[in-house]
Amino acid sequence: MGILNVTPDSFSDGSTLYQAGQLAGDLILQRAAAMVAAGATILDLGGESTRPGATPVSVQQELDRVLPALELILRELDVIVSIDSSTPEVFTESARLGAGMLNDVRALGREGALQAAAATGLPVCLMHMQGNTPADMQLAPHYEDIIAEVGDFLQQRVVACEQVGICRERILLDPGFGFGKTLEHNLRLLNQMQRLESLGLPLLVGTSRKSMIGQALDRPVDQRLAGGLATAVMAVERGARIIRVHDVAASVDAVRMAEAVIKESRGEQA
Ligand SMILES: Cn1cnc2c(O)nc(N)nc21
Repeated sequence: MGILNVTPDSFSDGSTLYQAGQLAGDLILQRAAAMVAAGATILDLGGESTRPGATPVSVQQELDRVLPALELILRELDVIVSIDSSTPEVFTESARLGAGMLNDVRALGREGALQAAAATGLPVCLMHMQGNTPADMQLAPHYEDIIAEVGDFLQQRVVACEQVGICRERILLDPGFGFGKTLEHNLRLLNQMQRLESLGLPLLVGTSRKSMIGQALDRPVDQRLAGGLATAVMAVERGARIIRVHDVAASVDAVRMAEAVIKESRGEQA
């Protein structure tokens, strides 16, 4: 899953897709096409930054950022576009234009989000975040047993989805690295991620360029590729099925290599 932030302040996307305040359509398409050429099968399109401390945007602002980019990509490229949003109106309008899935860091927690997501008929990724928003999630993260608490939260959200008619076949789960977690929490979460397989749903993981890598390696955001690849491989070893990344080409090779080794260990053809 390639990351395509159409937000002026995305925390690591140096080539922000904004020029003088206008959405740079050509840059968006260029970046999208490059990620597809590099092997991305899904592009995750987001109009509201979810980095720690991010300020929320208005619904209209989010629509104005996401919908034009979505139309452009779907018109020019053959790729599944995931919508990184927590906003019911964005779910509805994006689905109408042909989005392929919804990716909500708030696990459909906003008012009306469950119903709107259900009505789209699209697959949904439910992610764990401790705290209500990226603005406050890093203030004082605390867990007794992080993997149990993340698992319980995700299970509760699956039940909430089933209650509005979102069947299990449409649900992906995500432990939410960096969303209300300290470095220790993130490392333990990655170590014990395999326990989430008991929920019986595909896992999506995103660690690319995140502060857990910066803190562990003392690296700035533009020097976290190697650390990110290490976490991607470990996530695949522990059951992740989709990896959400900035650096698609390198990540595809690292994940494919890991999968070749895993297949051999199962006696399968590489
Ligand atoms: C939007 N976004 C930022 N980080 C993410 C992560 O780790 N998982 C998912 N599903 N979305 C994310």
